[in-house]
Amino acid sequence: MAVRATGRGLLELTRPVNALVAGVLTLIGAFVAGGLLDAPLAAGAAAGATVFATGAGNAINDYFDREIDRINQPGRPIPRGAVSPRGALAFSLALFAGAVVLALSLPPLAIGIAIVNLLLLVAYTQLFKGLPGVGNAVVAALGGSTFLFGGAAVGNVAAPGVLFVLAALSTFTREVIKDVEDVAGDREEGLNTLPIAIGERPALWVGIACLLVAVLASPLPYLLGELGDLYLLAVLPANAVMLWAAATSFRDPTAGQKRLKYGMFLAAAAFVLGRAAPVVPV
Ligand SMILES: CC(C)=CCC/C(C)=C/CC/C(C)=C/CC/C(C)=C/COC[C@H](O)COP(=O)(O)O
Ligand SMILES: CC(C)=CCC/C(C)=C/CC/C(C)=C/CC/C(C)=C/COP(=O)(O)OP(=O)(O)O
Ligand SMILES: [Mg+2]
Repeated sequence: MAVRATGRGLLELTRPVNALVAGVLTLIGAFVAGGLLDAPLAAGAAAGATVFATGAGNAINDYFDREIDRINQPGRPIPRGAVSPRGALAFSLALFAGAVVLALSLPPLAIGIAIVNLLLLVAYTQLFKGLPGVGNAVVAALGGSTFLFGGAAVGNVAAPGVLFVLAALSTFTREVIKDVEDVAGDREEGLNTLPIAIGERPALWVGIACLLVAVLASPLPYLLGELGDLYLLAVLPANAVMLWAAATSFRDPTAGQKRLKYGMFLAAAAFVLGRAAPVVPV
């Protein structure tokens, strides 16, 4: 049966909320780097490239996952017949092209980050997703790199570099919890995720160890003089929510990964507050 792509189906392929959040994180990276107001066009182009790249990455993930999603996610646009596999692939390639065009207007370091990320996004489902911990690390690096990309677009990666590490560590934790949530389906599909390879509780402990490192390192942007007092104040409740979320995931991984996401949003808001209030030299 021929499938005619619907606009709604195509939009859903991009997971628009995640794509927009990734664009906002890029703007936060530029803001923390001190360049949002000095170079608004570059920051905007970087945010646009991130939205396109994330949308493209999500769409190509659905293309490669089209058979698995018939069982796991029958409501996604390809399995429910709203978009054909070829249509999804073509749409993803068009979005990738949009990301490349926008990224090419940026400084060389930002172009380099974009190229590495675009290659990771294309390779993720086929090469990395099935290797225990590796797929999680790739998504963590991609998510964290939004801050770095925003900084590189406006010519300063020092402060966003620390945010990259904090965000990547906490995203790794969340991805492991999401794998614990998905163990039953993933096992049926023969995937070898971290909880399948080493067991659910040990995998959660690996994830929590990463989160602990991130929480202990979270005062660094303040100690390095990059963010002000307000950051320290605001990151405390964010850390508390993230640790509580991780502890919850032993008995309820779905609640745990959702709460961890809220904690991460709070931490992102702390970065903004820490830069918006004047940094007082000690
Ligand atoms: C300790 C400390 C201060 C940590 C910083 C935490 C921080 C600011 C993290 C930012 C990362 C963040 C909020 C990412 C969310 C956006 C995004 C594109 C994530 C990647 O999503 C992949 C995931 O598999 C999609 O899942 P779902 O959200 O369930 O649709
Ligand atoms: C800064 C630039 C140029 C790019 C950054 C791009 C970003 C932020 C990517 C974030 C990570 C992301 C959304 C990757 C897309 C592929 C992916 C992991 C989709 C998740 O798909 P699901 O179907 O939920 O999960 P699995 O397929 O992994 O089971
Ligand atoms: Mg998928």
